[in-house]
Amino acid sequence: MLRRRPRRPTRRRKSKRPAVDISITDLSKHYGKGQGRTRVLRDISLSIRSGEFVSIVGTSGSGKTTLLNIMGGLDRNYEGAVRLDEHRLEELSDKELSRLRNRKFGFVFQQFNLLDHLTAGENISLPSYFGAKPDSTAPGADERARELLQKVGLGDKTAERPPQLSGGQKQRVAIARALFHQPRIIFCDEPTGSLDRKTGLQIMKIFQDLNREEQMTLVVVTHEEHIARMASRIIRLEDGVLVADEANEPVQPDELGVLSIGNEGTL
Ligand SMILES: Nc1ncnc2c1ncn2[C@@H]1O[C@H](COP(=O)(O)OP(=O)(O)OP(=O)(O)O)[C@@H](O)[C@H]1O
Repeated sequence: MLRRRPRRPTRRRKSKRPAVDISITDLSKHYGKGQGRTRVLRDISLSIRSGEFVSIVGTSGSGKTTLLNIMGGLDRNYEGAVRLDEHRLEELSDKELSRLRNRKFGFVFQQFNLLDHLTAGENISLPSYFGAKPDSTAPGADERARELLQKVGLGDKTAERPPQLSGGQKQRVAIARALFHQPRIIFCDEPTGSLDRKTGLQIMKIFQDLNREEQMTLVVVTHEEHIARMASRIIRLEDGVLVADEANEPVQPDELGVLSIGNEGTL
């Protein structure tokens, strides 16, 4: 007779990065008051798990930026619930929300938002002077800024100022800045909107590599279909309504005709 071996107690493996789990329940958003009050997001519910690469796509005015800003804790004027881990964002004070945002989120915008009078390295290490994390003191910060520039293929541009950089290079600096505090999730609003097609794909390749190699969670708003198709999940908005939320086989830049991405970074 076969005897069953006694079961070994299963050991829970500790994951290196705690799971980010943004969940949104019945989210609506209005602008204006009285007669002029218009609803720009309607009853949106969704969750984003740790390590996902999500694009949010839709025509102009469909509510993409509004949704991203609410998820990223930049806009707290809405109805519904937004959670990150155990935190309900609407229950946090402004100070708690801004601390959470500084520690856990990175942001990349269409217009780069770099300070022209600072060098690339200084633009990246600047957040350390506001003490978002106790370990990011200024001396180590310069070294970290250099490492991050190396990572995005701009190791030789530490001392250059934004006016001396191309659009794609500026966006790489902005990505390095977003990575400075080791965020668990990066929100990007039209990160390729000011770039030509090839440069835009190079930037998306950096995001794909960050997602694949470091399991970084990424949420990218775009109105460009070919950019959206580089993510592994596509959320589609129409007039503030979530009309599709589907898994996607991510397109690689070389499939879109960009064979050499010219990224000498370590990603
Ligand atoms: N501050 C505001 N006050 C009033 N209405 C606003 C404001 N910001 C956005 N809207 C309106 O909300 C709707 C959604 O705007 P949102 O910027 O989220 O759309 P979007 O999909 O990101 O558009 P785009 O691709 O053009 O950036 C639009 O109709 C816009 O006019």
